[in-house]
Amino acid sequence: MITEELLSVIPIKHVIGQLPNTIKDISNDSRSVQPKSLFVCIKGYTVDGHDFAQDAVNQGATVVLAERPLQLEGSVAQVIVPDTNRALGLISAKFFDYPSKDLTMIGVTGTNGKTSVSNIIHQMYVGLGEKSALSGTIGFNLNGVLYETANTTSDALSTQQMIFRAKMEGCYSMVMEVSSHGLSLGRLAGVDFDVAVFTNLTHDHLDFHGTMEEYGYAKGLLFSQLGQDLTKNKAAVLNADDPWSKKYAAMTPYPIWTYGLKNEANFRSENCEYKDGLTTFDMITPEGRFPVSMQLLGEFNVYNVLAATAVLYSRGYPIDAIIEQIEVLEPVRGRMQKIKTDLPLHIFIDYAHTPDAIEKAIDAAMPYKKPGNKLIFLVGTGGNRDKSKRPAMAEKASRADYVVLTTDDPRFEDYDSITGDLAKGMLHNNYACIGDRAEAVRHAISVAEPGDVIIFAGKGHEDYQIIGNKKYPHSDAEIALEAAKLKFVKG
Ligand SMILES: CC(=O)N[C@H]1[C@@H](OP(=O)(O)OP(=O)(O)OC[C@H]2O[C@@H](n3ccc(=O)[nH]c3=O)[C@H](O)[C@@H]2O)O[C@H](CO)[C@@H](O)[C@@H]1O[C@H](C)C(=O)N[C@@H](C)C(=O)N[C@H](CCC(=O)O)C(=O)O
Ligand SMILES: Nc1ncnc2c1ncn2[C@@H]1O[C@H](COP(=O)(O)OP(=O)(O)OP(=O)(O)O)[C@@H](O)[C@H]1O
Repeated sequence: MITEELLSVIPIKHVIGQLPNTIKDISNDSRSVQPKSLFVCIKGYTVDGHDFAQDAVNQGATVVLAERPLQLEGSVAQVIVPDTNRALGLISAKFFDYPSKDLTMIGVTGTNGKTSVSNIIHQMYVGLGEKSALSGTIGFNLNGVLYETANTTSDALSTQQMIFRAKMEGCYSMVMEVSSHGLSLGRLAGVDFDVAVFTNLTHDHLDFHGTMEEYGYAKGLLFSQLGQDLTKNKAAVLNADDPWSKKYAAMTPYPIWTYGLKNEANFRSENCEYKDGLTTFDMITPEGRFPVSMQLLGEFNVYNVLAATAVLYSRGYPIDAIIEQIEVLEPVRGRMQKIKTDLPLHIFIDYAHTPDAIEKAIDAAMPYKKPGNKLIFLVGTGGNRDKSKRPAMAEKASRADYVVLTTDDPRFEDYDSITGDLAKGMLHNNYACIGDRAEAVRHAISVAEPGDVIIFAGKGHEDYQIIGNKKYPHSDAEIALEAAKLKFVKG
């Protein structure tokens, strides 16, 4: 791309050296710089990209975008800007020629349910015969191939790259999980969303946002990002049972579609029943009442499916075609996923790591618990992240007959500090604190008896644990099944 054209979209303080005529690539990571590319120095939390500018030049970068002049050796021009993070968003969108304009872009935000709702919308699009891409916590899914992502919402450059790849692969739509971090840190700059979806807002991430008020407003940025061009066919899909929805409705001029179980809404459900591994309910829609049966478990998934239905309906798909898709939805990986096993236990793998999600996960498992059996709940939380939610998580977990308090990604924090904070919220004494997660999983199995229900929460689809700054292989399901076979299968 012509360098001047690329740089025309950002405010520049001054340029040092001679700019090359063209730029072949953009990078914000010195480890993946291509020759003749532009390197953007981003100040991170742990490291500062400015410190890697020389590495980038050694790798072949011909332009460095920085917030201050740097001492660099080699043939390189420096472009000094007030805010490199902001500049990265703007030039990334320009470099890939604003690819989101050519796709139907769906953004899903909320404390819990982003992965689930995005995945359900994606499955529905594919089932309806549309090529669709999906990005979020589980990765970037492009035509069935899953690429790893570092974050729920990737940095601005990766975001634009993913949308561009989806466009080049001929995708019709792209469904994106939108985190509050992503919105606050400008990772979504230049993404032209067509539908913005809100699941719910409950306690999480207060280490980053400070207060629930700030956290809520960060989520609201997605709705203002829909823009003001009323010639466009856009919409917001809001949870009628969450008080924040009223505020988000006021942040956009586009049509609002609501869903919920309690309050008046465009999409509602009645007569929900959970049995024999199926969830059944009547869906009340603008076109009448429809009986629905699905494999996804729990009331929270009724909310998630109602949200996804509202999205597809707002895009003009007929309600009966959408309901056909609900009937064939596959469970979302690691979200109240029941492990198929002949062992005499009901084992669920779940990703709950907030107080609200724990409550919802326990609700979803309750129909499996028969009189005389126990519900065992194992829950861990991450080290060096929001500590204030820990007692509230354990308080919710106390509904289980036996609770195992452990860690998910302890990072640099001591096991005892994490499990000790959790224990402060326990409402009964039937619990154990075991920081080593593998040992904690084995302990949960050791106290189980035939017929018991066990939920392993907090790791979901993840097949690793982050201890210190290293990733170690870890699978709750594998460890649990191995321990349960030893215990329950004789000989
Ligand atoms: C605290 C935080 O948000 N950190 C994010 C941050 O990392 P960081 O500040 O440590 O800095 P860095 O990105 O590693 O380094 C700064 C710059 O130097 C560059 N660099 C670095 C090393 C090197 O050798 N060469 C080099 O050029 C990097 O490419 C980067 O441009 O920038 C990285 C790249 O964008 C993110 O992956 C990383 O997210 C970490 C993994 C993270 O855990 N973030 C959490 C808090 C987060 O964002 N979570 C949300 C919400 C999830 C949810 O809803 O539950 C999410 O969207 O994931
Ligand atoms: N609509 C919902 N309301 C409340 N809890 C939910 C909802 N959907 C899912 N959950 C619970 O929250 C957990 C996480 O779900 P999911 O991964 O879909 O949320 P998320 O918002 O993507 O979270 P994260 O960003 O941390 O990945 C699930 O395993 C389940 O226990």
